[in-house]
Amino acid sequence: MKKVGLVGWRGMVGSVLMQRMVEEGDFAHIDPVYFSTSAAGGKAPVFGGKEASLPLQDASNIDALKACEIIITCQGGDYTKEVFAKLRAAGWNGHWIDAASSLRMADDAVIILDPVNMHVIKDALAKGGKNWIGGNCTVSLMLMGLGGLFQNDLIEWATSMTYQAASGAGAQNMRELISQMGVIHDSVKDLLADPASAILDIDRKVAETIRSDGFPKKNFRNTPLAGSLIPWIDVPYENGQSKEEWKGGAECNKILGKPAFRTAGSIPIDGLCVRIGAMRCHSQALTIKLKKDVPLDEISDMLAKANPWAKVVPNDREISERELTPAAVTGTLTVPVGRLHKMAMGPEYLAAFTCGDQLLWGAAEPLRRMLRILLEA
Ligand SMILES: NC(=O)C1=CN([C@@H]2O[C@H](COP(=O)(O)OP(=O)(O)OC[C@H]3O[C@@H](n4cnc5c(N)ncnc54)[C@H](OP(=O)(O)O)[C@@H]3O)[C@@H](O)[C@H]2O)C=CC1
Ligand SMILES: N[C@@H](CC(=O)OP(=O)(O)O)C(=O)O
Repeated sequence: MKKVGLVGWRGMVGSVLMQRMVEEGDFAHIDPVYFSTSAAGGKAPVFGGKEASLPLQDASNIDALKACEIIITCQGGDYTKEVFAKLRAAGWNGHWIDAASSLRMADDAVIILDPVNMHVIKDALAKGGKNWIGGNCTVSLMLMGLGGLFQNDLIEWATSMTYQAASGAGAQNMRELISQMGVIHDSVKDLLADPASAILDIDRKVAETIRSDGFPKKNFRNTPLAGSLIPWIDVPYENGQSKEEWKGGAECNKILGKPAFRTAGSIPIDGLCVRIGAMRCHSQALTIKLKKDVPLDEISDMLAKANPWAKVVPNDREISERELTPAAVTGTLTVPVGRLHKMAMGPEYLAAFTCGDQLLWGAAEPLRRMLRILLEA
């Protein structure tokens, strides 16, 4: 049984990964070795009923890491930057599966999303590939929802306008969002309880609260999210884009095995990424320029057949309200895609809306599936 090193297993992404590995019985196929950056020597956790043979190992101990044939890390980009090069320099030739973005665009790394790019993964495996990196959550979720159009090479260009959940910014941000909601409610609860109170009084009090110095907003760079939104995600990058927006084009083309973004033969993908007050589901509204006028029923059929998780939601008000929302999707692997209709600009212009759990397909699920691909190779 292969020794599999697990780093970052108690973080938010790592916990979702452990939960999915238990659900899918992955621990029956591995000899797990748990690493820690904070509690080396402590008792290793037990997942899937499997006791680890070693106590918690030091995640910066290169010799301990070298003993693993496969390492999966959800510890974050700083950890990858600190350890990965040293491990390879020490002669480690194992498989590295990583949730962080640091290595994604490296030439010898594949961005993994096997329901969409199994051909790219197989090709790299045949050539001796060893570095397998999970994609940006928004990009992976777009490709899971719209995989059918990409597979059929129907997209000339696309814009993705996103509605991204607090979880993408981290666990502390999810907590802060809820705290913000609580503070807002507390500020007007007496007025809310009085049916005769004026709505504009409530609104004024809410605005004052959101703008006040005491409003909990440290984790969101001092910007309120509840009752508002944040039209910028990640650092400024190039061409007026934020880094999150750049990833849409750069990672999407790489995942699909296309030429590099902004070079001939790549698909132009661009848009604005916006943080909203959802917990862990990222949504996106897409404008897609198709290469030709394809009937909507054929488009729906392609999307539904692309993978078992994409689910076409009819462009109907009640069904969309029920099935195409973060509240409906959270905690599930289903990636609904709906609001499909041809736009006023012409029959090649398609509108679509998709939503997915950014901790599942957006982070943990591609990693555990890559582990299984390696174990079965
Ligand atoms: N959040 C997201 O949406 C996504 C994140 N990623 C990547 O995954 C990385 C990890 O993200 P995320 O899981 O959100 O990070 P977390 O902050 O939840 O966890 C990272 C590490 O922090 C340490 N830690 C310290 N205190 C605690 C605590 N109270 N509870 C749990 N862990 C604690 C743990 O390391 P130790 O056990 O060694 O002390 C843990 O592995 C990111 O940096 C990013 O690169 C990728 C896709 C999406
Ligand atoms: N940046 C994403 C989350 C994330 O971790 O992305 P990446 O894996 O590309 O760093 C968000 O804020 O929603």
